[in-house]
Amino acid sequence: MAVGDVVLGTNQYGKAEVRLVRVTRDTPVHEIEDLTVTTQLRGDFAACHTAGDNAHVVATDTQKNTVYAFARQHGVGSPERFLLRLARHFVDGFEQVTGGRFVADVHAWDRIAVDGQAHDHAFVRTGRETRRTVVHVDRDDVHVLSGFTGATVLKSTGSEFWGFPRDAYTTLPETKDRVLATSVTAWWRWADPDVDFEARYPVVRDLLLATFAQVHSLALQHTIYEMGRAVLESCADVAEVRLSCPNKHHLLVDLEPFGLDNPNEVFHAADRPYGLIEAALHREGDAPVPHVWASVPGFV
Ligand SMILES: O=c1[nH]c(=O)c2[nH]c(=O)[nH]c2[nH]1
Repeated sequence: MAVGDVVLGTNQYGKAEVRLVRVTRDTPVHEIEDLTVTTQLRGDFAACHTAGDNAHVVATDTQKNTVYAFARQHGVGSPERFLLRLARHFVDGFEQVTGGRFVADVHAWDRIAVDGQAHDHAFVRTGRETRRTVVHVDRDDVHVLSGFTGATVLKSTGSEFWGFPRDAYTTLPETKDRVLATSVTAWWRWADPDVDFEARYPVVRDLLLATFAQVHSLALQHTIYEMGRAVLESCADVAEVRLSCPNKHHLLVDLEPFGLDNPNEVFHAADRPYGLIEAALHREGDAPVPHVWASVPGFV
């Protein structure tokens, strides 16, 4: 069998997971920003792959150094703005770079309370959610995704699951009152990259979580659809929402062997397996941008 010529397909490269901590110390009350940043460049890098010619290669070490230098020169601010600045630097500054994918996770810190007072320069990591952002650039085509992962939420009532088909393998009882718990991973795409990200991020996050609390759930699928719908209906600057939610099953423990009833009070919080419920929502008529979502790891 003849073997055809080998063709280099899509490729990107950069520095993954640059750990950046920036302390702002203009006053005795310090501020701390803690991020993990990934830069990946796309463009004319064929010669490096096919001939080992590095003339076009902006070294990943240089990319890492740029992250640190920009944190010193410009500060961090919102992760979205920080990544947009980095993206413009590489795309505008190097002819061979036509685009890239830039990712940041934000690790949140609170001030330690001492005698009821927030300390000036001592902090404790908070575990609420990890804010994330992806900036996707293809020449002048710029898309910004914001989101978070690891927001663990639970409702102790206000959740039902019934009416599903029963076959020879179905044992799950129908329920009109169950615990609903999940760890929300949410992403949304801004319609335009010119957003006041610091103001808008908490609005979208809080709306997603408030909707989880308020919807009387008939399924986790129903809940996540309503969460996404709430955002698209009230945030004109958001074009698309994607949610990925493991169903953290809380199984009612059978206490009958001990002569006890169990009126929805004692549960086994099961670890695995778990249902994994995911959905993408956009407005009718809006063109989705699958190439941007393809750069989001581990999602539908
Ligand atoms: O909200 C749910 N959706 C499902 O699809 C499902 N399947 C299941 O066993 N329990 C649940 N709960």
